[in-house]
Amino acid sequence: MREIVIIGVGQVGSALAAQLLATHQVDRLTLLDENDERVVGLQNDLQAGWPTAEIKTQDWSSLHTADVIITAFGNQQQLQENRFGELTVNARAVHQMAKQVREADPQGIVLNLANPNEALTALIQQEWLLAPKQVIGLGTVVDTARLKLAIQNASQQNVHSIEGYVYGQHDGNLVTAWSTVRVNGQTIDQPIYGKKLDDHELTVQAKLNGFYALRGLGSDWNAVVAWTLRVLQAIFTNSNATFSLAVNQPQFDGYVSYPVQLNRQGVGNYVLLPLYPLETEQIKVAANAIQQQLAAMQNVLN
Ligand SMILES: NC(=O)c1ccc[n+]([C@@H]2O[C@H](COP(=O)([O-])OP(=O)(O)OC[C@H]3O[C@@H](n4cnc5c(N)ncnc54)[C@H](O)[C@@H]3O)[C@@H](O)[C@H]2O)c1
Repeated sequence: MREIVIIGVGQVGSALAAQLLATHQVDRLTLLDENDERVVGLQNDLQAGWPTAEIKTQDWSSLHTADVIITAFGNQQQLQENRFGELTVNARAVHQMAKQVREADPQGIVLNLANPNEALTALIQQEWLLAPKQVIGLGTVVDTARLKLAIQNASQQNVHSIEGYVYGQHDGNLVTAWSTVRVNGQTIDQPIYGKKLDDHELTVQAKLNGFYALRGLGSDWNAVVAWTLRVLQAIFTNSNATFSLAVNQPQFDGYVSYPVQLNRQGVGNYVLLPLYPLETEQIKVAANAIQQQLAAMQNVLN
């Protein structure tokens, strides 16, 4: 039995719900949102598409038994106006739900998609009184995918032969750790079949991919949903696959995007790759910016 709760069924949450059903990745799905009509509307729409699916609505007690709780609440309008525009509204949402969540006593994993991703994931862990290992955010998973896509296009190599991670802060201080990047097992300071890649150009191309999605669609929800499905699969299959997620990383005194192995219990091993000293310093800068956002959110709640 794979039981999933989605809190916030706007563009991201509703697309995710449909994809979970379409790919048979959920056995019991609960939809929660402050907008009752939207939840009822989504349930009716999904149920017509998947008549045998078990879909519950507005049942907060489901948080106790859920294997994974996905947080996708927010306000897309405010995000479009400012990349950190949801800081106040999402901090209040986390606080507002805290009593109900604590009473439900979640036993599973919380996967946060909402923004600002790392800081909000930290706030969820604190406000909902959950273990750090239990609370993760999508972090720089999509940013890492964009980096690999740029390398794939520039090198004309298969994406599965490309390794590497973006660390740091989603939508903010991204740290592309070139020390971790390999194409067919070799570092990119070596030519790949005679072609030398330009790391600066690759960084720009990776960012442009996100820029075009936001400019054309106003959001990059398809990429988020696709990668959320892969993260969920790693959890449900206990695979220990590695993703650059928003996790509590004691080396950086709190939440930051960092590669970790994922399994049924949530965060498994941290993937401690030997980074260049400059990269470690850049991750510290990102962690500091995340801590400042967290402090700003805590101020809003005081
Ligand atoms: N991690 C990523 O890469 C990524 C990409 C796209 C969007 N996002 C984030 O995902 C979140 C959702 O985005 P979206 O486009 O679906 O937004 P949206 O505005 O379409 O939907 C947000 C939903 O959350 C609900 N909601 C708001 N406050 C709530 C509360 N207190 N309790 C219950 N429900 C509440 C709203 O009613 C709405 O249905 C945002 O924070 C957005 O920034 C993240």
